[in-house]
Amino acid sequence: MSLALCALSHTPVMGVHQPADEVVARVEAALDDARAFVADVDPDLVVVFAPDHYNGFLYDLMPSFCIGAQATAIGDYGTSAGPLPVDRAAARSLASAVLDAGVDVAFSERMTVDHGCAQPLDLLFGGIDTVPVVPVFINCVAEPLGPVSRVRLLGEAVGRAAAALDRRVLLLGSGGLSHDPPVPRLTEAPPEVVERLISGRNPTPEERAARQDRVFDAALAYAAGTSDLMPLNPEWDRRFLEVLGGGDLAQLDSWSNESFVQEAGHSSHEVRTWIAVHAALGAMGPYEVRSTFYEAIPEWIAGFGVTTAETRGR
Ligand SMILES: O=C(O)CCC(=O)/C=C/C=C(\O)C(=O)O
Ligand SMILES: [Fe+2]
Repeated sequence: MSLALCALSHTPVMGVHQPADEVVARVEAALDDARAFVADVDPDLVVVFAPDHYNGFLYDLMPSFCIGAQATAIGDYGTSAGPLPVDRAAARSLASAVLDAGVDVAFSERMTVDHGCAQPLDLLFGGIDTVPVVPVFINCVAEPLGPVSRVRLLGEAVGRAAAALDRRVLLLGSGGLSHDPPVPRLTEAPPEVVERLISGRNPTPEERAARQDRVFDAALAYAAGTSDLMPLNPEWDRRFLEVLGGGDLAQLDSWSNESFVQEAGHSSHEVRTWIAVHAALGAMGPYEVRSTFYEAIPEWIAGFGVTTAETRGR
């Protein structure tokens, strides 16, 4: 049995509008480090904690958390599409254990995932179908959100259950850090957008392209300094990474949801996936960060981080 962790930001803009070559080279080097770490871990199961951006989880029924026993990726923003090789027995076992631990996780036999789940699998494994996975959805976008303490408890419960599987498990987190890309919000959107947030599954290719172009245009304006989207907050990002590295995750329980938005933007809630993977790893004892990378990348509207960690003394 072993647990290891990799957490990384995702961005729809990667490969579309690139930052300066030296920035891309630094990101690639960090991803190379992470790939080497993952190759060394040689996981036979990846538990991937990911948000969704109104593709698989909409306001017709929005759970806080959901474990998928079967899942399909839609292939947005150039990420891989198709069925994920979900380990159904492991998914059921994790869901049962998490429920037994008192965390009311939803369970899906038809989960739809988007770039939030597919991009880190593409980046680390070269595709979404190379290693058995269990996808764990964490709502990071659709307010109202529960407190981050619940995410920590979810992570701890998954970590204990994953350790009991007697497998080499990689805990993979995808999202954030500080960023506030143009993701619609129910309380502020015009009626036609509200309707798609509630029941807009399976948009036409044209509708999908329009949504994606909106994000690409926003990234160009952001990089050009002509956007009114909120600035990235590297200071906040580094403070957050420091807390995760220190292992005392309960400190984060006092960070209110409002403070995330005010200091680091609405989509900084995606760091819930980082909290979950660190809590999962920490559930089995103290851990050590093996590598960490951070850079604020306006071209991608992203405080971009990559962290690897494993149980101390492994
Ligand atoms: O238009 C929509 O409904 C969603 C737009 C979208 O998918 C944006 C995604 C941005 C990220 O995933 C990110 O920067 O983390
Ligand atoms: Fe995202």
